[in-house]
Amino acid sequence: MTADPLPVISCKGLTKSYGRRSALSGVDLAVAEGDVFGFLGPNGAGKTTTIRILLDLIRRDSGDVTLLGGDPRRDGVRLRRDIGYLPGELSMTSRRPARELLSFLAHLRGGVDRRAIESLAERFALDLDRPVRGLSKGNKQKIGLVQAFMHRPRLLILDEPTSGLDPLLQQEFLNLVREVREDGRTVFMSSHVLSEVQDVADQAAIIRAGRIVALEDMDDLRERALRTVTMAFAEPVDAQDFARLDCVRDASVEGNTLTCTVEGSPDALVKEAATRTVLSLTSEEPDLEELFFTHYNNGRGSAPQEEGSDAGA
Ligand SMILES: Nc1ncnc2c1ncn2[C@@H]1O[C@H](COP(=O)(O)OP(=O)(O)OP(=O)(O)O)[C@@H](O)[C@H]1O
Repeated sequence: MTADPLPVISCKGLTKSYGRRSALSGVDLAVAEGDVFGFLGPNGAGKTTTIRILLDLIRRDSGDVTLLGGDPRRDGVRLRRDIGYLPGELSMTSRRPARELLSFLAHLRGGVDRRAIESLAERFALDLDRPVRGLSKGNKQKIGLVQAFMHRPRLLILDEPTSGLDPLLQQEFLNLVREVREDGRTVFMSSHVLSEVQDVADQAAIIRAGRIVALEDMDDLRERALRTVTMAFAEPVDAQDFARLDCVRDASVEGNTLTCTVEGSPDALVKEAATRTVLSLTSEEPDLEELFFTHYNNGRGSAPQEEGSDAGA
């Protein structure tokens, strides 16, 4: 048996205050190599503060941080080469075209194949020849993403990466994240809502008021998820034939149509259905967001009671 490899990101007991305002009160995180990790939380929860501490852009008050086996304070030069970082707030005021800005950043990272920049720009429909200054928020975000991905870093730390992207580009971004994961590289990304990361994440954590209040393995969550399945058959069916299956709940039949709820793998249901002629099948995607929050609100997590709720997380 081999020991688990060291996490790519490890924080223990991270605290940070801005003056008398506490932003982080003991954050623990461990992100495994090759994982996509969703870091979720409402506005002001501490996501950006955590990310900035990871990258040594601000100093923690206490706690330990290890990144790619190094110390962000001591090994900054090496880590910057191995990490792609997208800040939450991009300040880009240059009159020069995006191409020049990206070439400059590529140079700082020891050189990047020009084709990598061109190909990323094409995927994000980014015009490299327009001056950066006049670009929209979404277009600036695209530059931010290109510079984070272009040097094929081992670790990507992305602060609200889909902010300002239209739905098609959000999908393109998620495709890119999948490719990074297939490469065995690691992505840590923050978001307000689970739905933005659920299709690609291996793990997701929620931070609230400076504390981690939930941590979930996304495969486990999907396993537990319920989905509603409707099947129309060529001839009448008996609800009992389906209700007896372990994965099926609440089976009911109207005419030739079966409606039921499926927990976990639908394999047994599909096999039972396949002994008849199936005319149509619909399966509603499970609402993982609801499951995620129901789960930890039901006592598993120790979420501090907060006023109101913010954007789902
Ligand atoms: N430079 C600062 N000076 C004072 N307080 C700050 C500063 N930066 C953050 N804070 C406070 O620290 C807390 C955590 O903020 P942070 O930006 O880390 O949250 P966040 O989860 O990234 O929020 P958002 O989703 O809105 O970006 C908030 O209460 C915020 O007001």
